[in-house]
Amino acid sequence: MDCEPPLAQVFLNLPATNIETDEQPIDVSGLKCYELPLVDLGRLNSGHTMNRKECEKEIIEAAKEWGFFQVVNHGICKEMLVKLQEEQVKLFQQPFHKKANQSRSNSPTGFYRWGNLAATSRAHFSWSEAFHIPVSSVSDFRTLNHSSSTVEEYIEVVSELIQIIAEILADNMGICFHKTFLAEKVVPSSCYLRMNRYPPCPNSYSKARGLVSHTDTSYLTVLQQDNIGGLQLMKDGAWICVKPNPNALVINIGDLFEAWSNGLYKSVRHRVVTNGQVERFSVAYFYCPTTETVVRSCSQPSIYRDFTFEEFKRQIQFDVRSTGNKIGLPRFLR
Ligand SMILES: C=C1C[C@]23C[C@@]1(O)CC[C@H]2[C@@]12CC[C@H](O)[C@@](C)(C(=O)O1)[C@H]2[C@@H]3C(=O)O
Ligand SMILES: O=C(O)CCC(=O)C(=O)O
Ligand SMILES: [Fe+2]
Repeated sequence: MDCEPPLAQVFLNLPATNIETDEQPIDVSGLKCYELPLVDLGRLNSGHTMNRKECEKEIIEAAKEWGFFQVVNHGICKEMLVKLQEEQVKLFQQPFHKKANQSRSNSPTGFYRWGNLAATSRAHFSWSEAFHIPVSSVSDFRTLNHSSSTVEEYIEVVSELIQIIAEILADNMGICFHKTFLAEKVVPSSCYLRMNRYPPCPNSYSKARGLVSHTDTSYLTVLQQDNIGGLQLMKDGAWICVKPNPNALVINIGDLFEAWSNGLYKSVRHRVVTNGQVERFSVAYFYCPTTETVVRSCSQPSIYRDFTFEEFKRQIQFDVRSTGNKIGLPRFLR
């Protein structure tokens, strides 16, 4: 029973041209590995105002400086994270034809993705497979895959965690009613969960990426990764490797917070590089608003024009389908 998507077959048939300059260097041997700023969330409920303020300050600074940080004492227990990973392994172990039946072209739900069927060159191709699940359809996903309630349990706890971080970041933007706005517009059912699997990739396919460079289509993303490593991000104009921390969850700013905060917080480009020997797993939770939500800058003059989340997603889909690549925020510059 073959579980693997035919990545090599499709990759090798794509032209090796059009490698964007921001994709260089893909060779990781010379890159330095960094630990992301580490924030201990245990201080938020310690009862000491000073500790809480310090913790909030660290979150805000990291969101401005890095666009990425990691959190410990986040309230999601180790057992839950282990259970989620086991569930994820099982889901990807299903036969390829069963997973492929859930791909966009064959099913309106479109949970399963692999490679990038719209790629026009190897630069657009991701050496990975994913279940991209709108939280509003998670019960359909469960039925289709005969899976357990673990995914839903995880969504419940991760959405509580990210709401707290979003409020801290929004509070710092000096606007009124952000708590009501977030509570009304960013509900779990408008969010997405993406399970990623990166199969080993032969070293000779040196131009392959695990996940091509992109920014996230969200306000915020919570990333759980295993200890293999491979995530890289842009820091001060250069790619750096992120050292995995098995006890931490990674949080990053997405496009919508960058636009809302008028560039105060940065939606940073990131990518995943391939590994020749071992598979890698990660789970991303995208904290997104309802489709009709207007994303409007909190200050003037604004870098980006107002847009609805629906408009933003439609533009991305159009660009991915017509060019093989996400463009994202630059499309909405004033
Ligand atoms: C081919 C692609 C799919 C993707 C956009 C991209 O060009 C590269 C990254 C993918 C990603 C990852 C984060 C989000 O899940 C996503 C919606 C996004 O904005 O970038 C997906 C895109 C997708 O699956 O359509
Ligand atoms: O697998 C990773 O480390 C990153 C995944 C990611 O960037 C995404 O799903 O948007
Ligand atoms: Fe991402």
